[in-house]
Amino acid sequence: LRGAGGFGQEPRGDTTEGALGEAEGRGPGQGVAELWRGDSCGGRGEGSAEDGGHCPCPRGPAPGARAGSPGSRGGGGSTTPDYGEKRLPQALIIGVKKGGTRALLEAIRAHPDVRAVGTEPHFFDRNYEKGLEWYRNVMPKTLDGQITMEKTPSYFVTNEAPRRIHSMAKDTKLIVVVRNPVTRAISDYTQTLSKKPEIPTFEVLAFKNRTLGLIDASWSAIRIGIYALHLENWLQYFPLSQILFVSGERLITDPAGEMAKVQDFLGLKRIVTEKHFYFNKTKGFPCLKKPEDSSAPRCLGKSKGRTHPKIDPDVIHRLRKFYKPFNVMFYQMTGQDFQWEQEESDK
Ligand SMILES: Nc1ncnc2c1ncn2[C@@H]1O[C@H](COP(=O)(O)OS(=O)(=O)O)[C@@H](OP(=O)(O)O)[C@H]1O
Repeated sequence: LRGAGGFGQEPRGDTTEGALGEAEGRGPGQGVAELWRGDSCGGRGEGSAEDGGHCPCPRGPAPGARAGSPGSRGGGGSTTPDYGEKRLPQALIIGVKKGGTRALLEAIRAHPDVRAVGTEPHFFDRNYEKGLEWYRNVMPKTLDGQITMEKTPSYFVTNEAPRRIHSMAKDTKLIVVVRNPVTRAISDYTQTLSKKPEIPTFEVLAFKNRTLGLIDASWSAIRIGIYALHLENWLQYFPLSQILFVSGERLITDPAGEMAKVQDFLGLKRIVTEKHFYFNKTKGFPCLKKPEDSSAPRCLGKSKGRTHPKIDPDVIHRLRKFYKPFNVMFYQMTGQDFQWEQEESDK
């Protein structure tokens, strides 16, 4: 597979969400809590446009939570309790960019036995030289039995990430949210376009030579979607059984179903179920219902679920053809058929 592309390292620019490295100067650990408790909590039910996440409202203890007892949230969701200890993560959402990683993280952190960093730490790609103690400090405090998590979607395409994560803890559980690579590429482009409206069209960027139909696989929007290529790198370090592949499509159509798999994989009781979700017609996506404490329902922010530009159907067709062999290889490697070939439209 290496020979199929020979692609280089993922460029640093064009990131996903506000990263922890970009919120420096706040002191270790503080940045996360601050960002998470930003002042966008006016009951709008959404985070700010670019925070990528939910409204960072602090939450009180959930009814029935056994405060202080092992395995309980004991103080609730996103706030940082002043007890417990900071631990390195036991599970990571490593990708893929624009796959639905924020939706997954927000859903899993509704589980009382999961605590997660709100912002992307980018430790295994950009901040590795800061060391494991820096990384540990970024984490929320947990009680015994609680799982610490973070999500940084660029890990999946970072050559060094598997080795680095393996050297932190070889039993780290890895979660990858995958989405039809054609739609993912358009979503990625849409995000860049929202920040740099002057960039060329998707159709222009997608080709090295459009007349010859030569796809530009060095463009990160396209390269990230060659999942089989990246997965090969991870399988050098981790057995397949340690990696869970979540369908980004089903995370939207059946969030509770996907969350059942995630909880099983993490060895958690199935606590996040249908009851936690409702479909918000205005947003056009599932949102988290009013949590059991006093905070409001939460949809993801405006940077999630953007309207994609209309792409020339011929370009879509060519991209589908380009990805097909890689998708098939990915299905074979994972033993899962994500059925991207069967989709009629791309959004
Ligand atoms: N519940 C819910 N609400 C809103 N959006 C949802 C949800 N579930 C999945 N998605 C899809 O998530 C896409 C963004 O993916 P990521 O969160 O991985 O993006 S990022 O890489 O962190 O920037 C985002 O992509 P776009 O629609 O292209 O904006 C969504 O389609």
